[in-house]
Amino acid sequence: METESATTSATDQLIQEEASKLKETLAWIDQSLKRLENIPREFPNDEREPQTADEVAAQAVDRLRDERIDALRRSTQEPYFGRLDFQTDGQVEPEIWYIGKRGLQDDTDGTIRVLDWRAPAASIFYAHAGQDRATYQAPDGEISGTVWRKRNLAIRRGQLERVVDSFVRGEQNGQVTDEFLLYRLQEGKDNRLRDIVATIQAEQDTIIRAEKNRAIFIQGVAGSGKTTVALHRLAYLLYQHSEQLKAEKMAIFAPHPMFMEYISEVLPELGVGGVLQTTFSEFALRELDYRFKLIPEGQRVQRWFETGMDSASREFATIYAKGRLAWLKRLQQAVSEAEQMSVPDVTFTPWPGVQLEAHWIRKWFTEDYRHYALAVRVMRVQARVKRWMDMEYKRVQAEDRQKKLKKAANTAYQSYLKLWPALDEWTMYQNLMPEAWQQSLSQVKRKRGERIYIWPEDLASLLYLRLVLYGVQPDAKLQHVVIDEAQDFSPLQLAILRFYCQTDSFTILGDLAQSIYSYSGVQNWEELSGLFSEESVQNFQLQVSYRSTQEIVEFAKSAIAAYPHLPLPVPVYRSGEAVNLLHYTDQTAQQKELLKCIDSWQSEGRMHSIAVLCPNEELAQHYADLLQSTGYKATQVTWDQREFSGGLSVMPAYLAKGLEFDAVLLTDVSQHFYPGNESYAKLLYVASTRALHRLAVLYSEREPSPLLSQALHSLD
Ligand SMILES: Nc1ncnc2c1ncn2[C@@H]1O[C@H](COP(=O)(O)OP(=O)(O)OP(=O)(O)O)[C@@H](O)[C@H]1O
Repeated sequence: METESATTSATDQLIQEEASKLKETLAWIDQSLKRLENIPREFPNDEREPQTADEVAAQAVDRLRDERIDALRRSTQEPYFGRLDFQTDGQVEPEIWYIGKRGLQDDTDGTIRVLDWRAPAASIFYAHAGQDRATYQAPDGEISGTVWRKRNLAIRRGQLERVVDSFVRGEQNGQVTDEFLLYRLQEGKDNRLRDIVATIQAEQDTIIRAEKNRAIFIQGVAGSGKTTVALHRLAYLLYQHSEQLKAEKMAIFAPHPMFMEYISEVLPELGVGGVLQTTFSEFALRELDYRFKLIPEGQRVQRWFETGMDSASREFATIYAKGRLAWLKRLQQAVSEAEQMSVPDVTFTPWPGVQLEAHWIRKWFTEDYRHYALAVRVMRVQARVKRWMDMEYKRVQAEDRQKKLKKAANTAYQSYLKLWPALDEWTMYQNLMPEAWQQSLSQVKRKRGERIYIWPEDLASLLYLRLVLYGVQPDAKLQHVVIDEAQDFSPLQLAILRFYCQTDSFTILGDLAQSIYSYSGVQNWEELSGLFSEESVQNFQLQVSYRSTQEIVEFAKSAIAAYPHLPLPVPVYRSGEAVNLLHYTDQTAQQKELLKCIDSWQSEGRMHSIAVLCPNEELAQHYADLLQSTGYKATQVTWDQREFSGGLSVMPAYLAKGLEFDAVLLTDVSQHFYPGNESYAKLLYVASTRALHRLAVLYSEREPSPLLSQALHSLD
């Protein structure tokens, strides 16, 4: 065990004090668990729903107890990670608060044993920057007081591993908080993102605790914790607004399915289940009742990267245009035209002598049912016409005449319905498509009954049309939406999601320096923020990169240094090994260097996840084959992959966006694959910032990428 303190005896005392507190807490957890587990259930857990008020109440009591048991069980490994000694103004002495992932209360006497990290008072722990005085926002108003001590504790598997006092009132306090953070950052990681409750930084905490109904925009450099912060914000919102918010009504939009798996552990670790984690495509396909099927995008993405990321080319310019708000205007116009044409200008005559005039039917449509979505309106008006007809023939007295009339009337009604234009998103979409774009619609032939193939960029428009036709179904409404990698989101996609959320409650995060899909995403945040009311938008910036060592961040910075408008990362002071710049003269030499490097990382034993990032899929295949044939257990990751297994992976650099690895090796960093322009600079930046601890770059000696010039220069 390690500790930091002024003297050894003080250190020993510190450890003893905390070790015995931990022992006492674990014993209390154990006892509480035994007691709660032995209480018989009020409403036995059978398959039956509760029938009476008493049974409902009994079930609620059981559920509450189950939640307590769950919190206690989950706390046995690490009941808390922080301690704050705080004296509220007016109190005679400070209270000692232990802060943990889950709040624990002794239900026999009401004592709070562990304060939940999301509780208002815990905000002092995160926001504290060495000052004596602090305040927090309690439900009944602001509470002020004096901070006597802030202590960080590392407990693993029930064992105390480290104690660090980052602040003691009246003592000389250094930057120990940073040391504790570094200790955490240096730890090994597996193939999943983890929670950071023990070391949330003040600037991250402000975002996590921002107001509920705000549209929060976070521009954060690579590795600044954007994804992590957004997930913690969800957990915070659910805790703070448990009466109003439901996890099932919250959604995270991830850039691709593999990313969803990568982040899948964080919310359960924070005690949150049931949040919808999806991609825009998956969400839209579901909302469109799986009427459509996506054309696999892998080849097109590859074309984008191999043909110079040219957004002016016809193919990519069309995709870009289909995501803009100008296109939404065209969709809106088409809808209003469809609306004008919806009611046939024809008097309905079910049988001679009886008429329902067209202007009445139009009035029902434009006035009585105007609040309904278009297709629903049509159905309602048609049903009313039918009701009117039924009433009319009920008035006809003679029974035999009625029968004849009924038949004739039904035929007339069916013919009348045919005069109403069919409303269907796919037909409308095809009809409104400008001539020049017709080619951009799927040309895939399909068999009868097969789903319609479309490109992903057509999904937002189709979903818009569906919403206009049928409205948002009540069970699809959302209370809070998180959009990760938002720089790749189109304004149209966001505009569509806005329909699903009744409020401006969005958390939108991204990094403009990582916008490598500029044909679909945004150039600046204003393109997206304009979709919300001005008062609700709140902008945040995260500049410190926590993921990578200082050396790696400096290298990544050098790749984008020529483009001063791009936000640059500030490294957290964590020094590691120098970036390994390895030149090759030919493919054989490159392969040799690659194997040597992987070998040395694997033999270190600490590099659990290693990625070989290549310029394209073909090269990824080549290196995966090479590694496998040499006896390495390497996984090749492809565009449609849903699983992320860690270990040794090989993939095109663009697929690694959002992920992280202990060690990263970049292959083929040559003028050919990484020419000196902004798009490739961003790609190199994304690729290199995936590395936590080690980065190696294989570059062509004869034709190195111009993006390396600053890094190579510093070697001289
Ligand atoms: N306060 C913190 N304490 C400990 N680790 C942190 C903290 N903030 C971020 N990290 C770590 O930094 C890494 C990057 O976090 P995350 O993936 O959320 O960043 P990001 O900004 O979304 O990255 P990118 O844009 O590059 O994908 C993760 O390993 C995360 O655990």
